[in-house]
Amino acid sequence: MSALLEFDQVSQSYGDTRVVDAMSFQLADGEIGCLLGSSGCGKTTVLRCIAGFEPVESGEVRLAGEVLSRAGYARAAHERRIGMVFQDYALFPHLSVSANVGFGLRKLARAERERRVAELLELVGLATYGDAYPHELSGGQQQRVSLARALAPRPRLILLDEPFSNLDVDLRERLSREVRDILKREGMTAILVTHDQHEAFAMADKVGVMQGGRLLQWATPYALYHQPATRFVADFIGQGVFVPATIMAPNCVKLEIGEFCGLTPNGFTVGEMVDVLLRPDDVQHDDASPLTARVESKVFRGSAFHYTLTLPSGQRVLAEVPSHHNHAIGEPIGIRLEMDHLIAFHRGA
Ligand SMILES: Nc1ncnc2c1ncn2[C@@H]1O[C@H](COP(=O)(O)OP(=O)(O)OP(=O)(O)O)[C@@H](O)[C@H]1O
Repeated sequence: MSALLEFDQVSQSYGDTRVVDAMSFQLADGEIGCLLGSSGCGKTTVLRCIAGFEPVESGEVRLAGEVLSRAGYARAAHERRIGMVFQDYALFPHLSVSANVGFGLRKLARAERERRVAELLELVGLATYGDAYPHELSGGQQQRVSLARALAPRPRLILLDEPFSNLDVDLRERLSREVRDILKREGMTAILVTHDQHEAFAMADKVGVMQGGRLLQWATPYALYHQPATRFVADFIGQGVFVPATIMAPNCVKLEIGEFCGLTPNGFTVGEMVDVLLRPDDVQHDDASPLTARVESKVFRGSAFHYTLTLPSGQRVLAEVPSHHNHAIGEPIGIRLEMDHLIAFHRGA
């Protein structure tokens, strides 16, 4: 797949503060990307550079091979054919849903415009709402209108800036899956910005974890979870604890709870102390296992219990256990490790 969007070594500062620092990533045609990071890490600034609302200090933004921005040059935002969806929906309150969706289609002949508006309302599940006004719709419906409006002129790329953060948690997850389906059905390339990992994982083919204006890793959600490149990414994505271990062979480690092989040889020296990442799904409950840990606390999540367990040494680990295994606080339970990917980091790295 060839890259549609290339964000190539881009830096941007506000005054003396660099907020985007030599960042690079690419998005293929039809792919959905997500920039994930905590508040102030520079996500929105990246979107603004792509949209053309912000100049770039160095590097290049290219779309389909065409330079949109570089130092001293920026193609006007309205000429980029990039659609935007905002956190606050930004619908025109005095226009009906149909008029909002058709807003970017004023140059089309009326019949063609009406056909495209109807097609989009159908696509976002609001076929019967054309005559309604934004204030008559729920937040989730307004956001779908906003998506339909952005898609209407067939942009080359859609940017979504925290599109679900005004919605409650349940709706957020449902709508992020719906929006993904809609974008995929339209074959649309898109970038989402969020600080919510569930949203990122539900929506995106590729996720980039940002910290302080830098992109730490750009990968599939699965790879970010199972093969985090840095300790920060390991910590930021999902849950888990770092457990001390010793390198026994180039690909084997010894933990308090046994020896495990399958480590990617990664410049470790035999005998070196490392930290191994244990995710809750790496620690399986097994009554038949001779290895036990004590239940320190538990959280009921419906389909599973999220246990915090204490090993004999006092080391804590987390375990995700099907919820019919309801154990009491203080009770010892059998555990065994089941790790597909062994992730270790140098001490202090
Ligand atoms: N116009 C501006 N002038 C000066 N500083 C700015 C401006 N816009 C953003 N900043 C600063 O740049 C940094 C990055 O901001 P940005 O909005 O890109 O972050 P973000 O990751 O999107 O954060 P959030 O999730 O809170 O929106 C922040 O420290 C912010 O305070």
